[in-house]
Amino acid sequence: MSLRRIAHQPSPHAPLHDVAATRAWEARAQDRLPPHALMQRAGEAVYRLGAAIAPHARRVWVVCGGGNNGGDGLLAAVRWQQRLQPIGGEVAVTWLGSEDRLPPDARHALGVARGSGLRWTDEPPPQTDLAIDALFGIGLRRPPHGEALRWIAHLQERSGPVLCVDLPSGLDADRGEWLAPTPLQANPQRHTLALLTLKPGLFTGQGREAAGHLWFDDLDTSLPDAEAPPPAAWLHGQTVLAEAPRRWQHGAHKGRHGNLLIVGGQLPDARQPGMTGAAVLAARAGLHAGAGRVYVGLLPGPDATGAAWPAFDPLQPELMLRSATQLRDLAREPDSVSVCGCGGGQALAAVLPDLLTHSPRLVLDADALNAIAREPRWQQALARRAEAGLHTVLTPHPLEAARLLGTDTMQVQRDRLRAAQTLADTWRCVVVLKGSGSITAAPGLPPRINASGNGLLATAGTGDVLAGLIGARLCLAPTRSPIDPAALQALVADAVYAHGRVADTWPANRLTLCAGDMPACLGQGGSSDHQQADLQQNDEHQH
Ligand SMILES: NC(=O)C1=CN([C@@H]2O[C@H](COP(=O)(O)OP(=O)(O)OC[C@H]3O[C@@H](n4cnc5c(N)ncnc54)[C@H](OP(=O)(O)O)[C@@H]3O)[C@@H](O)[C@H]2O)[C@@H](O)CC1
Ligand SMILES: Nc1ncnc2c1ncn2[C@@H]1O[C@H](COP(=O)(O)OP(=O)(O)O)[C@@H](O)[C@H]1O
Repeated sequence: MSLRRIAHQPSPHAPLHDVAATRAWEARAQDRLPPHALMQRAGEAVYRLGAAIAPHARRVWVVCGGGNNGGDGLLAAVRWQQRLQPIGGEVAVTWLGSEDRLPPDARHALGVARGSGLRWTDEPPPQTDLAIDALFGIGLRRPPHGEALRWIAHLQERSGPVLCVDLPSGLDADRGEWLAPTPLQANPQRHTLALLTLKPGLFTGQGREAAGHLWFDDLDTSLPDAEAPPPAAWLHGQTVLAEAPRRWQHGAHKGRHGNLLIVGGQLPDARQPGMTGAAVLAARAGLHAGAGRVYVGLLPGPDATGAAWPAFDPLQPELMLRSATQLRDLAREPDSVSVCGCGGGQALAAVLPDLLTHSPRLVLDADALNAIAREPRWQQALARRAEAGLHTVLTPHPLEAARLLGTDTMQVQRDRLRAAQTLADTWRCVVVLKGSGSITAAPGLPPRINASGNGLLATAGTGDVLAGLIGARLCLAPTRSPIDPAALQALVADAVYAHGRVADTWPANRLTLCAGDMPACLGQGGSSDHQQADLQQNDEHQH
């Protein structure tokens, strides 16, 4: 069998199958195998991984539900029993099923387990070296309650090694929503072994926190491409560490790398504090990520008295600070990319309509998204951009997405994939729904879930850095032909990935990450430089 660790580190893209596709996969695999063979393999895989993560375990507790997930657990328990009985260890099994409702594979597993001398218990043993969670897998479709909930809470509270079979019990496989009313608890010794397929819910929302260390075993059921059910989404784990291609572009000059305009960051005035820092963070990120020239177009506060803005950024004097209105013509140039909304507040009203109508490549973040959510005229202008061949990327966090969708954050977080896809289809643009497992959606294409990033990013300003980075990547893409939707989605997902990699490669002895420290890391690889180079070359061939 082919066990593989799914690290949130550089890893290839992987297809993600939802429950419906997983069931189709399972049915095709079952057709090719003798009865019960698939569950036998699953039990073996769970046993082997358990033995690898807790090699010295002598007391193992397996808690099994009444479906096939529980069947996997029962067969794993039998294998542990074979291992531990001769050396005086013990396997205790808690089984919550009812015999009259068992699916056939699980019924067979129960028969095998009953004949193998396991200890059956209604209470968890006082001390265990390994707990195996086989309560619910893809069959969990409603919030657990009663006895099952009690065991889920108990498994969450444990601090020792826990191995979850297929999914952590309590997690929705398709959406990454934690359905149990008891809270998730961090446990660095929690592992999850996904079986047959990787499910989208393991990678977004609460999935990553619930799953812990993630492993995958396809149980040797790989199907020819033509027979494999289509994935619901892709795990975007690309990084192609290449030598920076610019070193080999001897004819390069800054004009080849686009103009990045960061429009926002209103200045402080008598009535409200400013948000200049947000725009500066985005601009610094864009500069380090390789944009040719970076301008910051600042907006006045609501009580504008013509106060002067800072002449330059003393820590990054390469940035060109202007008033937003001074950049109006430059924003229309074909090799200009505008990032709008990292600060800006109400003052965005002065520049947003023009950008929506004329900017060839536009990244809309934070305040710009809130403004569009409030103003139907700007929504119409946004909708017209795709028809006009203009590229748009929206980068909402869940609350901004909720405002755009006319709902609340909880609804967005309940089904992040759907929320991102609805926004992408409605506005016909690329959407990054941020948060754990950021989703990059594009109209009519399967969404990509970002494999990188971690809780270090949960600090103010990291979203501004992302917006600037995406803007820079758009600057580096060829400008003379439209970017194909799939390529645009991949380009944006790559930027999201590179952003998360900064947090993943953050030195272990630095306990916090400040957004202001991120830009300097963006020029250090981790991007799909190959892809940028390929795009550039294609463009040059075409012209
Ligand atoms: N077939 C095979 O060979 C293979 C299958 N595989 C394994 O099977 C797993 C899928 O098995 P599954 O479809 O039986 O679903 P599963 O996750 O066990 O849950 C169903 C049970 O839970 C119950 N239940 C649900 N919600 C509940 C709630 N809130 N509160 C209380 N009860 C609730 C539900 O009861 P019901 O809804 O019918 O009342 C039913 O009894 C998959 O994840 C993988 O591990 C792999 O080994 C590959 C080979
Ligand atoms: N727990 C987390 N895991 C992974 N990424 C996270 C996490 N929390 C925040 N992030 C990332 O950090 C960034 C925060 O952006 P945002 O919420 O817009 O913050 P701000 O507006 O302060 O810049 C996003 O890219 C988001 O995906």
